[in-house]
Amino acid sequence: MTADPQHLSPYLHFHREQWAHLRDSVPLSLTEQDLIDLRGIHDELSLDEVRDIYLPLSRLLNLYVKARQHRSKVIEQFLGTRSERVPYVISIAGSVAVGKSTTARILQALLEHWPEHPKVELITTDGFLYPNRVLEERGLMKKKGFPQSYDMRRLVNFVADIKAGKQRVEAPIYSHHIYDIIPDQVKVLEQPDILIIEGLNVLQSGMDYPHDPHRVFVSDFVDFSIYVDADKNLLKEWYIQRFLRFRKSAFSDPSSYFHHYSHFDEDDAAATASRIWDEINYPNLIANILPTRERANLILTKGGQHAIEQVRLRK
Ligand SMILES: Nc1ncnc2c1ncn2[C@@H]1O[C@H](COP(=O)(O)OP(=O)(O)OP(=O)(O)O)[C@@H](O)[C@H]1O
Ligand SMILES: CC(C)(CO)[C@@H](O)C(=O)NCCC(=O)O
Repeated sequence: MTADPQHLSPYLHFHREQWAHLRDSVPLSLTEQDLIDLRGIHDELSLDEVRDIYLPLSRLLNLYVKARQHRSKVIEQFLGTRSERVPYVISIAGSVAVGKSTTARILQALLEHWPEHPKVELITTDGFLYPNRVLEERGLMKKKGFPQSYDMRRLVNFVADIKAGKQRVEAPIYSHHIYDIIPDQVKVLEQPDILIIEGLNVLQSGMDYPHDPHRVFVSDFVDFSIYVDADKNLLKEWYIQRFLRFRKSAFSDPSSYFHHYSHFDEDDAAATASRIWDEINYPNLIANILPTRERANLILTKGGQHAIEQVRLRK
């Protein structure tokens, strides 16, 4: 841990090696099969990364969850009541293509191993985008991911219901394949021990929504927030790489919204991805996502190959 020279930073700063050191006391040993299962999440996920970064992080989160569970028991004891089991909510924010959903899936797999919270659910805020029909009506098809493209009130109600301990809560589902909300399909959540909610907008507040001001934010219902950060050049590279990979896999299916891209040669596809990045995702990052970074409890900064180089933890 580096001492903060000005004592002004609200964060403790750790270099990769310092953070990795904290794994020494992780009492959780993963079996060979667990590691193979994690590999299933992402074939390029390095196991060094799991050991050095995500294991210490899962230990930290386990301590936070246990502290929260303890606090709830204290309140119950004081009131002499038994309250509903309330999920611990972890949010993950960051740019398009920074690896939010991959980070969320790794954490889900690791957190499920702890006996105190075996049921870990995962939700993406993509499901709270307005359907294309509404976006088209409002001229927002090229603004997907911007604040106006989300039904923020519905998202806030969703997390509020989760934190109210409701026994059954439904979330809409977005499909990258049809590039739209899937009609008549929902994800049902039944009181998980932990809910991880990932999306570029989870740290946004009312001032990010001047077109639809609201006073209750997702962050009001989040127990611990994470921002995944990386240099803008890396982000663009990862976005283009992912697009090229999709071109060979998902886009080749005729039912894919982007099927026409599968006929592009590699250079044309890369140029298209580069343009989408420059016109939509990068301006959104600068205007609406990056300014929320310092609201997070934890900031993970990635370098090349998605390796986390720095961890900042709010004091
Ligand atoms: N830890 C990692 N190691 C290697 N590659 C990774 C890692 N995390 C993410 N990636 C790759 O980076 C790209 C972006 O990852 P991912 O789809 O998880 O991002 P995202 O932030 O959830 O994106 P979006 O906002 O578009 O949903 C993908 O191609 C993914 O395979
Ligand atoms: C669905 C979002 C907004 C966030 O995951 C993003 O993946 C997206 O579709 N952005 C719009 C431009 C693009 O197709 O990348």
